[in-house]
Amino acid sequence: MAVYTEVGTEELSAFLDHYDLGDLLSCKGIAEGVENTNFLIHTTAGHYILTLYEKRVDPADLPFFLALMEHLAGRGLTCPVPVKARGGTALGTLAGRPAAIVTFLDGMSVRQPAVSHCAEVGEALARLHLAGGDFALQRTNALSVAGWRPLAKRAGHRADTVAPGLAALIEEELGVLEASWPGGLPEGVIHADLFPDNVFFLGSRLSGLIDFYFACTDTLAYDVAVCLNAWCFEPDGSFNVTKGRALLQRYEAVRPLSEAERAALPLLCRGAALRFLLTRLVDWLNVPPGALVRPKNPIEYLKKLRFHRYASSARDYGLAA
Ligand SMILES: Nc1ncnc2c1ncn2[C@@H]1O[C@H](COP(=O)(O)OP(=O)(O)OP(=O)(O)O)[C@@H](O)[C@H]1O
Ligand SMILES: N[C@@H](CCO)C(=O)O
Repeated sequence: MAVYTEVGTEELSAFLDHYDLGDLLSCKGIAEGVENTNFLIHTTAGHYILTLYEKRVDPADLPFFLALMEHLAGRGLTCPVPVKARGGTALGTLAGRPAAIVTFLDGMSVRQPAVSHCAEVGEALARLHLAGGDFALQRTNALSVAGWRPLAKRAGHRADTVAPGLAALIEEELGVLEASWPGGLPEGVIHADLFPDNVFFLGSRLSGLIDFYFACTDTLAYDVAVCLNAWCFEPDGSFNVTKGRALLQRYEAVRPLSEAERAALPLLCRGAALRFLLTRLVDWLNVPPGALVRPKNPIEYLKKLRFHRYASSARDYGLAA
């Protein structure tokens, strides 16, 4: 469930009066997603997604996210486009929350990505990186290496209740990654959360990318590392090098990686795995009483992290020498 804030029909109709979207025909809460409240709204003008931004999103970041979607769509990327109210702004307030309406994208996410899906996502990620090249706004990645120790502190020794020895392993990883986190690699706009649930397909072709609410300015190859983690492991925890190769080859067909980016890939993957292990761990250990949202399993990322600890070069991810 991800309807944290209920909205009455009258309140919604009054909100829609600020837009050129015709009359409201229906509004349904969307169960998927854990961060924000999402509704599918149907008006006489078509279908749209209404998002009410919940407490984990800093309202100061919303202009970045909304302008980014508009920018990327303007560069030909299929992503939601914020709809502007008659006053010219896309960001409004509804039920006491910051709120925006974006265009509806056709398609469905895949639960078990095949090699062909990994290839499609590699290409789309590279296109996103190129399209973001001239985006004027900046946003620091709060969940990069400097943000991981504070998360580890929040988990503390309770990490060991999830897996014996986990607190020590995290401490060791933090030491390695803080000392050797790659700097000086090409930077730009990254999605930072391009997981299978944020990518839509129509048949076998990728039809759109959603959920830009972790997007930020950071190392482009780190985004590749996030995708290798999210798309190329099997349910048993093993890395599927055929999927990795497909993702990387199609990425490189659009944006070739430099030697330095290739060399950094194992460390970037290790950092990305730690990032999702830590955020999942903190959520897992802090489920509010009565919460309806089930936290995601941190152990999945512990297994992935173990793989990256033994990876020695980009070849382990499927890149040719
Ligand atoms: N533009 C869109 N077009 C069609 N469906 C959408 C769109 N945006 C969101 N959705 C639907 O709403 C669901 C939740 O969206 P989203 O992933 O942005 O939510 P969230 O709360 O930020 O979730 P999380 O960060 O956990 O992925 C999606 O899985 C999708 O079904
Ligand atoms: N993609 C994240 C959730 C936040 O969007 C995860 O799977 O841990």
